Amino acid sequence: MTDPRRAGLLPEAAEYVVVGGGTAGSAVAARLAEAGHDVLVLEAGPDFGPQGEASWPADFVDATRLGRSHDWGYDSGDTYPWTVGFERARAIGGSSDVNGCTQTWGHRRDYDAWAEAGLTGWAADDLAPLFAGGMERMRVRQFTADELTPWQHAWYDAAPAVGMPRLTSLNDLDEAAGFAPEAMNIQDGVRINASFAYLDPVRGLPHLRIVGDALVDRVVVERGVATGVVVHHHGEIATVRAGTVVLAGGAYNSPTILLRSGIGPFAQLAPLGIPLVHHLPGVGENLHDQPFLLMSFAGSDRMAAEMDAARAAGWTPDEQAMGKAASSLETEAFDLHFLPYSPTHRGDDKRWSIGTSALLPRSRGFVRLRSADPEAKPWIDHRFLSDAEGADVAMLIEGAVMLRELAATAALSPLVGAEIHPGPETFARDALAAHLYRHPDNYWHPVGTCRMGVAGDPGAVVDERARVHGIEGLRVADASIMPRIPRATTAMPSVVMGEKVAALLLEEATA
Ligand SMILES: Cc1cc2nc3c(=O)[nH]c(=O)nc-3n(C[C@H](O)[C@H](O)[C@H](O)COP(=O)(O)OP(=O)(O)OC[C@H]3O[C@@H](n4cnc5c(N)ncnc54)[C@H](O)[C@@H]3O)c2cc1C
Repeated sequence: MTDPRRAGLLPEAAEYVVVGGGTAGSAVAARLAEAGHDVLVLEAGPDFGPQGEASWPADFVDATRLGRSHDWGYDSGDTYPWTVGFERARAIGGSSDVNGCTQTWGHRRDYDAWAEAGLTGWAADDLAPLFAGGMERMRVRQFTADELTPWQHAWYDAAPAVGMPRLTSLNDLDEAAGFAPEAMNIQDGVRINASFAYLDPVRGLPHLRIVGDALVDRVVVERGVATGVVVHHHGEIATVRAGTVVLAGGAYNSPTILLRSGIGPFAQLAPLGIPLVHHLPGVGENLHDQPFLLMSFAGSDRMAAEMDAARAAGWTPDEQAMGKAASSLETEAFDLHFLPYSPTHRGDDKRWSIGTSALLPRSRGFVRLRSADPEAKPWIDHRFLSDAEGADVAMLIEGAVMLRELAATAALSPLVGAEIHPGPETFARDALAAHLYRHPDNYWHPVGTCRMGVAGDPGAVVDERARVHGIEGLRVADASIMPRIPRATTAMPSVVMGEKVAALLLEEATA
């Protein structure tokens, strides 16, 4: 007889309900289950089962390129003259199913600054063991220079020309500028997502239940205590009771769940007919991501021949190496990334590219509800490059200037060819600035919409134990709680958000 609990049916209650089985959610759920707790994961997208199941979409498993299927379908709408995609995977494993598999940590100053703002336990030295544990669990491997494809190798070799030494790793928390092969969660060409890494080892435990296609509408709050969630599952709407609710819906969706629960700025909830449960003005605010510029080149016959030969000989992923550099605005460490990108499956003018990103953006946007319907897409406005000082655009321009300098070196120019995007018409600073304002782009690293902050901080949503201010029994554990983005890609920092919140919950459970 089929055990209804293993058949994916919705249970009535659980000690911990984790909303979202994504990057951070998988880590929280697994750590709690490993410690013997009763855990229910409610994931809006499908649960494809363990690694190796045929139901896993090919684009999620293939680590040579970014995945695209099972997306929430968010974008910038008509905010800009062109549409910026805000891709987020809707499936067990979350955005770790589709991402570029680059695992970076940032710099010591990123996390020490959180601790200096009163967030005890979040300094770099506190988090370093969790980063190390996350890397091991996600099966991250440091690539070596001799594994780089010719396109990646060319930039890595040339990097010292613009003051970036060649490094063996990007993840020394004290290191500043440098170019290095990436550390990546890829094994035998397979993207090791958070579901494979964290959930698979605990799937057999009777006290862990994972329910896919379970869209959480809102948290039920009774007399200031979260007691469960309302979930849409196969056409039914049900309430599941919870000892503790942990939201892990990611930076776009955790705030929308809070808002639909009546937790957020009163003025936004009233027009949507959502009864106020707790006025918390910071919910959905402080949205930020690192603005990005993709630069493309004409390439060369030699580079094409070398890449074709590399492809014929084996495996040629789109991304593999990365540079860190400092703009003139940065005094502590670095604030720019350089990301060579060579999609071998594309024949278009993006074939030979390198991106630069401004890692410490000052612009802040927001996520707001358009409707109380949980399937309605939220209003997402990053307000890219909107900071009053113009620092974000200045950082990005300096990144582009450094890359142009590098592309013009004797070693690189015969290989990469002429710049075709954004092209010679943007060689003047003002023209490039105008281009960037017209065509803002993101690095797929939204954070900050349920930001951590101490009691009394008016914009804070959760405290340093990830407890939602003013509500008992409710935590948030994902990229949304980062107060300011680390100068990193955000997958491993998101894993660490999950690991840290699990550690806090376990500490309290045994106290
Ligand atoms: C295309 C792309 C490329 C990227 N490349 C890289 C990279 O190379 N390196 C890197 O470090 N970072 C990269 N990132 C960013 C990184 O993947 C994210 O920062 C990280 O995965 C965020 O983790 P999270 O747990 O906050 O959210 P997610 O992993 O997105 O998890 C959120 C989960 O919650 C579920 N959910 C949401 N709402 C609900 C609801 N109402 N009910 C139930 N479930 C819900 C979602 O379906 C999802 O499974 C990339 C991201 C994208 C999209």
